[in-house]
Amino acid sequence: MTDPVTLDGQGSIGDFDEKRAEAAVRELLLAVGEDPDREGLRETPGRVARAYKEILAGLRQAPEDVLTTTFDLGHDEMVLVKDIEIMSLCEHHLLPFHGVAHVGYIPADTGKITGLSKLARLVDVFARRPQVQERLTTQVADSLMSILEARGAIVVIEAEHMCMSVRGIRKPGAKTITSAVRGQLRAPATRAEAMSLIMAR
Ligand SMILES: Nc1nc2c(ncn2[C@@H]2O[C@H](COP(=O)(O)OP(=O)(O)OP(=O)(O)O)[C@@H](O)[C@H]2O)c(=O)[nH]1
Ligand SMILES: [Zn+2]
Repeated sequence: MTDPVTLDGQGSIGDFDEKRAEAAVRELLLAVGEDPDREGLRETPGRVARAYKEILAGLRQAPEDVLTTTFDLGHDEMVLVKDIEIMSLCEHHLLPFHGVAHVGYIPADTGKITGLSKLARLVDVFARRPQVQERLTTQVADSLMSILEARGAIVVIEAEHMCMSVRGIRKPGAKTITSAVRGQLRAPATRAEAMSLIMAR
């Protein structure tokens, strides 16, 4: 058993129970009137269980485990990685939402900087959980502030929710944009600079 990760406001969690997930998918197939033993569906519960294990892998990862590599570059101005593709699972319908995240921070006075790929890894840790877009956005910003001791952070996420496209209101193409801005990036001029870099195509 892996060490349970304590999730902010989401309790703590143990191992992924593949057998249980498989049984649940089989039950769902029965509930919709399908025959889980017919040729095409026989392997489906196992496949779906493995797919969820992968899509929800962030439940067993902690942000401090990915923001590990730090360099002392003495760079004390904004670092921004934009257009990081994200795929997450809306916790209301367990349907995907996908889009891009833009992540920026102003390093600590000490010039403590992380690897650029680690910013994308951080987004993934939180995206690969049952989520709402607002919480995903704030968790990334708050991690940059607490783990990197950043002086400022900005996270903007633009995403399309399948629960709004393929069912219910059925509005494909509608984008939801959320932002979280912390510390020195809240100052109007710095915030405006970050937003213009994010919006530039
Ligand atoms: N704020 C927020 N809402 C979300 C997110 N993902 C899905 N939702 C919304 O969650 C709401 C759930 O509303 P309910 O009325 O309980 O569920 P529902 O009957 O399936 O709602 P409809 O989608 O309107 O048919 C819906 O309005 C969804 O659009 C998210 O990331 N953030
Ligand atoms: Zn939803």
